[in-house]
Parts: sequence; structure tokens; C-alpha cells
Amino acid sequence: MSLLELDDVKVHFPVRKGIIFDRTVGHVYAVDGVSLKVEAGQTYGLVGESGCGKTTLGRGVLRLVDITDGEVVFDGTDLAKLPEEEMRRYRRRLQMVFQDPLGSLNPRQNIESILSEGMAAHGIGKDQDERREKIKAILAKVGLPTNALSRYPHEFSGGQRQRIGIARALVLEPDVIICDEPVSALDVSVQAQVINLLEELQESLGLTYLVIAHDLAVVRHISDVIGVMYLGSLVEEAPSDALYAGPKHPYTKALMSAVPVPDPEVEDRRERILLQGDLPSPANPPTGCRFHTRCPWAQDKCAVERPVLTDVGDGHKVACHFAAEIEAGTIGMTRETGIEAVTRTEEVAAEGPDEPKAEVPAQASGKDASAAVAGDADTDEEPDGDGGDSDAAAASDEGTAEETAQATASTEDNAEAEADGPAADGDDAPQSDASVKESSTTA
Ligand SMILES: Nc1ncnc2c1ncn2[C@@H]1O[C@H](COP(=O)(O)OP(=O)(O)OP(=O)(O)O)[C@@H](O)[C@H]1O
Repeated sequence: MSLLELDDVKVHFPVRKGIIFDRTVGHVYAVDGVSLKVEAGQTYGLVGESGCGKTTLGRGVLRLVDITDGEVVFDGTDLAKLPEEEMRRYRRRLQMVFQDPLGSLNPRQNIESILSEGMAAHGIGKDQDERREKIKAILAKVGLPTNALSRYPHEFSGGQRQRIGIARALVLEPDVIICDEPVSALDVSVQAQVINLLEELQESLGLTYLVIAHDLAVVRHISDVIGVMYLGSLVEEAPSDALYAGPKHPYTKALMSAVPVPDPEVEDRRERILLQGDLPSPANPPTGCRFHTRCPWAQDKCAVERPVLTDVGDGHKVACHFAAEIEAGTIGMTRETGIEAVTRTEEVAAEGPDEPKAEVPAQASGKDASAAVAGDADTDEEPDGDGGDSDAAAASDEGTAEETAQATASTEDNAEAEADGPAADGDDAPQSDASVKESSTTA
């Protein structure tokens, strides 16, 4: 049995109308029948464009939103049916890391207070001294200096704040961490560092991850299995390599065709499938296959019959009536205009070839490290505050675990100097337009 198994999970939000005579006039079918398995010690990557229900599914697993129907079986227990009192015990074992580290950290609490809060609530550590020692050990593990304990969230850079978010989850000794867009708010070069940290922690602590992202490139780097979600349900699922080698669902093909080749020197001559129209409203989803209103290959049957996610071999599952025909080229496109040949050189020329590109750290840990930097990076990563973000501190987002440990030491050494130092310039500095453009993956 898998550590975490979702069976036909549905999360429907009622749409209400009226102030005096409040009534339900419909539902938002945010998650509408998702089944998936996350194996112990592995990473399941969940991708799909904004609004497809990824976050709601993650929150449903933790029962942060009510599950309308289905099972969420964690370690043999169906969480969906647990009384709230019992669910509290399981919450420690299933933790969440959020997209916006600053928004999820109370600005008025110092790091010790933020991290010890959950520990005290779950009875971890017999007193504050014991909790502090544990927090110090975890801070070192995530590459933050011990003096971070007495500092406040605004004193850290974006990458460091995400490390704090990860530390907050780790102090509770979880089995599963749900990472919701863990790097999408971070500067492009810091993204790879945080992804690498997550991988290192997984290896050393045996963690199991459900990683939610709109960016296929980020998920590819870290995932064993990837599920592609569209309008509340999975349209494709496969081992990471198989999905990249041969996406079978038209939606996945479109997503994949939008992932830029990370090396601007390499000409990208793939055809880019441009999806027409916006994501339909989950309050009023299309009949039949939910993707048929945008699918370049849609046939009459697709508007009527909803395809089931079916294993087509080696654990590669697809929910498309015509996946085999599309692959064999025996049916043609019904929306011819939805495709465009784009070459890498055109894109680079448009941005200006002389712009420096983001530095890609060399430390691949197994999977393609460069892929991890090919994500959205529209956030200015220049640290705020005037004291906490030193060069040394920024360096902790630049290197590997070993380098991070060194950076930690040097940060402590430089703590005094940092106090009134200028904003860091390392990898937390804003990126050039060119690097941002290169990273702009549309999901
Ligand atoms: N509490 C809620 N009440 C009503 N509708 C909701 C609620 N939470 C989410 N939704 C709707 O459910 C749908 C799925 O939202 P969700 O945030 O899960 O998508 P997502 O894929 O994670 O997108 P994003 O990456 O933008 O967060 C959206 O249409 C959203 O507006």
C-alpha cells in the first residue's frame, strides 16, 4: 500500500446567493474525482495551469477544506472521515510548505517563536530549551545560521524565508510534505537551490513529497511521478521521464511545448501548441471531456463522453478518447490555427542577445538541474529590510549543501557586519529581463 492514496476525491464549493434568503445556486467543481498514489520516500508532482484545482487538492488532503467525496488514505487511515479531534494528530505528520513564504510567516514573531509554536502545540520537546536545540539543528539542516532564531521574517531574503517555511514543517517531524508552488515566488536562480535542498532533505530524512506547481520544468526536476491536472481532474499521469519522453494527452503536449529549452545556444525547433481560449469556469465545466473546448484534436465524441484515466502501459495513464490515434497520426487537428512553429533563436533575438542569462548552478543531484531554473520568476528577489540580507547570507542560497554549511558559518562570523549592511547582491538580486524571459514557462 502507498503511503498516501487518494481515491476519487472531490472538493466542491457551494456558490451562494442572497443576503437574507441565503441559498446555494451551484457549485465550483474545484476538484472533481482525483485518484492518485504517492509512494513513501518519493515525490509526486502535480501540475496544471492556475485555477485547475491543485491547491484545493493539497488543502483537501490536509482537511484544510472539506472533502465533498472520496478517500484520502494516509498510512492506512482514511483522513476524509476522521473526526477533527483525531485529524489533529495526523496534521503533524502531513505538513504544508506554502508558495509565499513571507505571507505565511507572522511578521511579529521571531523565527524561534514561529518554529516552536507548532512544536508546543504538538507536544514536541519537554520545554522551550529542548525545542530551541531542535530548532537550531533544523536551521542548520536547511542552511540557515543559528542567529536566525532571534530575527524576524522581513530580515531574510525570499530564498531564506522559504528555508524557514521548510524548517517550520521539518520541526514537526512529518512523513509527508505538501509543497504548494514552493519556488514560484522566488528568483529564478534561487529556485534551483530550494529544489535541491528539498531533494537533499528527502534523501536524508526519508520524506515523501506532493509537489504542486504550474511549472512543468520545476516539477520535472524533483518528481518520480507526475500528474497533469485540468479543470479538477487528472488528464495524464506517468513516471517523470516517460511523461517528458512522450506526453500523450493533448493538454500535456501543449504544456510541454511551452517549456523552453534551457540553453539559449540550442535552437528549439519544436512546434508550439498554443491553446485557444481560457480555462473554462469550474462552476460550469464543459460536458464530456473537459478539455474538448480547447483541444486541437477534439472530435464529436469528446463533447459527449467523459474519458477515464486509463493505463496504456508501464504506469502511463491518460484520459483521452483519441490518444492512440493522435500518437499514430491517424486523426487530424480540428483546430489548425492552434499550432505555431517557434525557434529558440527568435525568442532570444527579441529579448536582446547580449542580456546576461541566469546562472545555472552546476550541482545536479540526479535529475536535470537546469530544468529547475526554467520557471516563472516575476518576483523581485531583492531582499527587503536593511540588515538581514548580507552577501554571506545570500550565499546560502547559492551553493550546495556543503557550500551552504560554509555560508552558514560565514554568516555567523559576519553577523555584526550584516547588521547595517546593504542589500545582498548574490542570487537574490533582481534578474535581467533576458533571464526572466528565458524562465517564463506557461502552464
Ligand atoms: N474557498 C473557495 N470557494 C469557492 N471557490 C474556490 C475556493 N477555493 C478555490 N476556489 C476555486 O476553485 C478553483 C480551483 O482553485 P485552486 O486554487 O485550487 O487552483 P490552482 O490550480 O491551485 O490555481 P492557483 O495556482 O492559481 O492557486 C478556482 O476556480 C478557484 O477560484
